Amino acid sequence: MKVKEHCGIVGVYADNSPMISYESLKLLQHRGQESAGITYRKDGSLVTMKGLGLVEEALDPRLLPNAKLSIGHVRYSTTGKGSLDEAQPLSNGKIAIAFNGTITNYFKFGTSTDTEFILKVLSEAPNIKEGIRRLVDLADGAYSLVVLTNDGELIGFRDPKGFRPLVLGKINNGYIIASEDSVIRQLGGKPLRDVKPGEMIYIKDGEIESEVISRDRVSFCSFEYIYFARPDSIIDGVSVYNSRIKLGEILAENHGVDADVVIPVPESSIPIAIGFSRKSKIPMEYGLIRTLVAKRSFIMPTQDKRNAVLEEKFGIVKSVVENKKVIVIDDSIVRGNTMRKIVRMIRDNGAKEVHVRIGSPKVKYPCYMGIDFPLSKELIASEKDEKEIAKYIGADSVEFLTVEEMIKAIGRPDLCHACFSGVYPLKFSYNLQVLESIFKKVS
Ligand SMILES: O=P(O)(O)OC[C@H]1O[C@H](OP(=O)(O)OP(=O)(O)O)[C@H](O)[C@@H]1O
Ligand SMILES: NC(=O)CC[C@H](N)C(=O)O
Ligand code: SF4
Ligand SMILES: [Mg+2]
Repeated sequence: MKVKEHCGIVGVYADNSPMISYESLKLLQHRGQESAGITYRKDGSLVTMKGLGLVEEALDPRLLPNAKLSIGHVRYSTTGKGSLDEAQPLSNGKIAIAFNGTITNYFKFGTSTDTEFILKVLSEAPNIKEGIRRLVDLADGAYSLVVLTNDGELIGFRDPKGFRPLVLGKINNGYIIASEDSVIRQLGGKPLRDVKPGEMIYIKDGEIESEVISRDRVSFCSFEYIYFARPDSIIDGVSVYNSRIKLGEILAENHGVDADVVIPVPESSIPIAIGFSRKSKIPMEYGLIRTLVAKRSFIMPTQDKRNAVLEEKFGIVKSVVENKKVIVIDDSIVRGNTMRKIVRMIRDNGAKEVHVRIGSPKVKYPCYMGIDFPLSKELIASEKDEKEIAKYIGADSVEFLTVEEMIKAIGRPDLCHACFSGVYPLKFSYNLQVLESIFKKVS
């Protein structure tokens, strides 16, 4: 969609911590591709390395020393410009933070990004634990955080509504806190549990403490299950892969259509298409090939870059679509760029009919809790109905899940669905037009 994703964060207390952070960031690359950074603690000082681009472009692992404590971040900006000075971790020499989410009300506090706002609140407090408490009082929105201090404290915190994931695990006889459990398992560590909404994990000198600072009604981001998170992740006990299979099954059950073949739009819709194919008994074929150079187009900051990514992203297997009635499955439609291009490719290669089925509801509203959706006027479903969308993307038909079907498929009731329903589960109330003008980016 070319929504941008969330960010990915990691914090490690273990031997060889900076290298573990580095490897974790590579495995979290799907969550942010704008910049990457690591802060480590050496001889009582915090040292930060960061750069623009993918992890391997931004950071030189040969420069990372052996140290016990570090945090890391891959960014996709939701506030500010995405420049190097804003890249994370953001450090003032005493405290460094890596943050996933969006502080919805940060603009009321006069800082230029929400990350700066968090650093300011933490720095003004007498100690880091008190800083987190003050943050919870002041902040609205989504914030999964890792914090490192020059006193050797490592903190993991998940906002009281638990919008974003955060997992605690063991690694190298120490601890790791990361955005997704799949990363911990892949590095040979052992996920222990999800950090609870409102919970602070505090690690110092190898000792670990936990305190739930505040409780609230949980509103986990449904888009993590639909698109953002890795399919091999399990979030709050719910498998992302199984959710996607179920999204596809319900899509087939309630929005089926007669056809010869089901084709997923790689990457994230593949399990949805598997579910659809199983339930509908229409064979799935891998008709669209995602080329190796492909980046996640939704995360690209400008329309030109998004188009360039799409041009080189897909190839097509003509024999799969020629003279066939084709169902194309994607996880979401945001601006409609991807689907428009794909439907044209499938028709140009001789398909008889092209029906589009989407494993999420219509995205109609922006997000202020960690995802950089475009302005509502750029969201294709904000004003168009199914027929108009089908016309725009050149399909014979298009159908989406309803919000209720999506919640049933994911299988947990405590989900945020504001971008689909317009119901924002925030702590304070806002004029949505004002929010939209504050968060709008030039794209
Ligand atoms: O309607 P649009 O604005 O074009 O956006 C929708 C597309 O963007 C996402 O894919 P993306 O390319 O970001 O990543 P993916 O390869 O992981 O699916 C999503 O999976 C859709 O395919
Ligand atoms: N995607 C994110 O989690 C972004 C974090 C933070 N709001 C930033 O702009 O850097
Ligand atoms: S508005 Fe949408 S993308 Fe944003 S947190 Fe809610 S479900 Fe996730
Ligand atoms: Mg996609």
